[in-house]
This record gives sequence, structure tokens and C-alpha cells, in this order.
Amino acid sequence: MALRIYNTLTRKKEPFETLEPGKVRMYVCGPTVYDKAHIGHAMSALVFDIIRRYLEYRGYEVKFVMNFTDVDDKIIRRAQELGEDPFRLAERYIEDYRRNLQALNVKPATVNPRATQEIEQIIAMIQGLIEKGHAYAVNGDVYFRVTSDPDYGKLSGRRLEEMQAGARIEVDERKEHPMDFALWKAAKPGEPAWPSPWGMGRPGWHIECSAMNLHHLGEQIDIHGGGNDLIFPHHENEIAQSESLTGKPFVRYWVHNGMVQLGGEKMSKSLGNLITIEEFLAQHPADVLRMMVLNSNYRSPLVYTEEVVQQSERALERLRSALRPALPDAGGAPEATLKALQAQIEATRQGFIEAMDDDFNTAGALAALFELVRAINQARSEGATNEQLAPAQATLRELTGVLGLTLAEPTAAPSAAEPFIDLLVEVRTELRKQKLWALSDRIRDRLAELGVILEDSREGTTWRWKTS
Ligand SMILES: Nc1ncnc2c1ncn2[C@@H]1O[C@H](COP(=O)(O)OP(=O)(O)OP(=O)(O)O)[C@@H](O)[C@H]1O
Ligand SMILES: [Zn+2]
Repeated sequence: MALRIYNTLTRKKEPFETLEPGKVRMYVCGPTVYDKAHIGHAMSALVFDIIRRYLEYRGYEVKFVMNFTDVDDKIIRRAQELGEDPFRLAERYIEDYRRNLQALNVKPATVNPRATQEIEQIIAMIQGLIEKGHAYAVNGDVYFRVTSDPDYGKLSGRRLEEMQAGARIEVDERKEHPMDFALWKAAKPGEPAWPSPWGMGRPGWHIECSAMNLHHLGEQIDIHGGGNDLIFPHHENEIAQSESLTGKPFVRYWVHNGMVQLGGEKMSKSLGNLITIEEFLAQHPADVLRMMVLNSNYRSPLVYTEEVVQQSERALERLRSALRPALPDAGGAPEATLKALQAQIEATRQGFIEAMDDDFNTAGALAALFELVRAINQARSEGATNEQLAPAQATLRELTGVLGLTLAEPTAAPSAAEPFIDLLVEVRTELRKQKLWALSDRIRDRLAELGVILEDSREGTTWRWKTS
């Protein structure tokens, strides 16, 4: 069996064949950095992290590029609202995003290009498009000429005539065709701008991704990813730009993740129906969010509910249960049980690969892992020793690792313990008033063992977590 991937372009699952044997060139549209990232962004990052990890497990060398859009209308507007420099604002949220991805155990990209650092490549690409008749400049703006691209609409399955008829598009005198889109935008006063052959200005969003692809991965790539909200117009326009310039098919496999929904709608900054990654991680370990993604199909919507969160927590607990050591009085499991466990190791690895090879069917892969969990727990209850359990547990760790799960034991967040520490301190103060020194000292010493340091002074007692 070989890996098959659903390709949005052809609308079917296709065998995965790379441009260069053993190597994968992969690009994923990253965030526009003007606000904190939410669970929807996290889903996209997790989906492509899982895909990348699996490709690596299957022996591919993956060059993984994810961009930051760090100049954009939304960034400029937000910066103006806050009275902050737009570059500073973008920088803050890039750092924020990186921290979030790290906390989510997402592997760092091979390259994280930023639009503002690729201006030269972007201008060169626009020039190339003008020279070939695919773009035109008007008063400092440059537009892509959609009628010059006979394929325009092939990714989203829309025809130019329908788009024009279907959408109520504002008439823009400067454009030749209402669907023509901006490659370069003339600077408005007070906005970030760079010199170009068309005057001071800044790049449009779509051209950034085409230029960064070309610069970091070349004219043709294997996988292009992003949320399915980007199919039109963003990815349609990327194809138009890249293929019009090079004359070659740009992307082998277009892969799109479904949307996280909250309250019946796409989780988004503009609707305000969001949970930030930070908020989520303050309440749950990172594995929980990853498990939510693994439990569902990456192309389907992921409806966020408390129920779904709890389901993930239970699934994780079950995986962790298999890693527990042997029973204290374990004297060895019967031969037949050990044979069955050995067979299950093989069956699980095979089931895992089969499921993942089928367009990254993570739910199927988990089902294979739960079979192994059952066999391990069975063997343990029948007296298997740690040594007898070890190979199966190692396989479980390895394969959950391919999915990016850490299976770390959840630790109570310090914040959850705080009210109880306050309560103990209050009780101890009362004991001291009654001169019950032995008891009050015992509370102090036991808390110290747990990493909580009490400090008594005339004003009362304060506490802090022991550092280091
Ligand atoms: N609710 C969501 N569910 C899944 N993926 C999402 C969601 N929202 C955004 N994404 C994906 O996250 C990546 C970064 O997105 P981007 O910064 O363009 O978000 P955005 O669309 O501006 O977010 P918002 O809609 O909240 O303003 C893209 O691949 C996008 O498709
Ligand atoms: Zn993009």
C-alpha cells in the first residue's frame, strides 16, 4: 500500500508521488499577525504538523515552509487603533505565534519567511508577470489580469463568468476586469511602504505566498496547505500568479483543513467567537487539542464543544493507561498472552500505516493504537512483567510520537492549587494564635516539601512557589 492524498484540485484521492524521490517540498499558509492566535489557527498548524511528521516517519525528507504575513490592511488598521508601530505589532504577534506553536509541540518549520523580508523577490515576480502580459500597472497599483489566464478558477471550480455574475462587485474604474486582483498597492500616507518601479507601495497578500514559494521551494512544489477558507480567492490567485509566470504546474497536491466552528460558525477574529490558544492551554495540556484534531477528519469541520474536549481527555487517559508499569506482584504472563501481545504490536503498526496512508486517517490510526492499549492492559492484568510489557509500550510511544502526542501526565496547574494553599495558610494562622506550634510547623514543613515556601512576618504570612 502506498500513501494516497486527497487533492482539492482534482477532488479525489491520488497516490503520492514526489517531484524528487524521497523529498517533499511543502508550503503552508501561515497567519496574518495582528492578534492572538485562536484554536482555529491551532487546528491548521496541528493538521500540517501531523502530516509532516507522518511523511518523515515514512522516510521522506521534508522541507517545510510556513510564512508570516507581517504587512497587511488588518495589521495597519490595528496598529493605528493601538497607536503602535505596525512592524512592532507584527513582531509581537509573530513571537506570540511561535510560543503557541512550541507549546502545542508543533515542530518548527524549516523556514519561516516573512513578507516584509521578501520585497525584492515579490517585485521581481510582479515585473515578470507584467512583462509576460499577465499584469498591468495603474497609478502606482499593479493588478493581475485574470482574463490572461485560461485556467483561472480551476482550484475552486468557479468560472470567471459565474464569478462576475454571482458576486456584487464594486466597479473599479482602474481595473480591466472586476476579478482582477492587486499584486502591488500604492502607498497611502502614513502606511509602511517600499520603493518599487511603480512608486512607493506594498505587496498584495496573494503575491507574497507565490513569491515565497518560488524563493524557498522553487517553481514546483509537492504539497501546498492551508485552511479551506483560503481556496478562493487566495489559493486560486496563487496558482494564477505562479503558473502564469513559470508556465509549469505549481503544486502537486492541494491539501486543505476544515474549519473549527464555535456556536455554529467558523471560529474567527472578525466574528469574535474565539478561544485563544493561550486560554485553552491555561486549562488543558497541549495533547488535548491535538487529540481533538486526531479524533476527527482533518478535512471536516471540527465543532468545538466541552463534550469534545472531554472525549479527548478520556482518549488520552486511555492511551496513558497502557504506559503504567507492571503490577507489584507480577510474576510473568502466560505464553499465549505474550504471543498475542507480540502479534498485536505487528497488527497495530500495520493498521496505523494503512490508516495514515489513506489520506491521513488519524481516527483510524488511533483505533489501531487502542487495540494495542487493550492488549498491553490485558497482559499486565495477567501478570506481565515490565520487561514483557516494554516492547509493546515502546511501540505505543513511538507511534503516538509520530502523531505528535507527548502523553505527559497532566500536572495540576499552579492556579488550581492556589485557593487550597491560601486555605492552609489561613488555618495555620489560626493554629499559631492558639499556640499549637507543632501542628503549625507541620503544615509549614509539608508545604515546603510540595514546593511552597511560607514567610511569616508581623503583617501575617505570605507564600510563594519555590523557584528552581
Ligand atoms: N476557524 C478556523 N479553523 C481552521 N483553520 C483556520 C480557522 N481560521 C483560520 N484558519 C487557518 O489558519 C491559517 C492562518 O490564517 P489567517 O491568519 O489567514 O487567519 P484568518 O482567516 O485571518 O483568521 P480569522 O478568520 O480569525 O481572521 C490559515 O491556513 C487559515 O485557513
Ligand atoms: Zn498563502
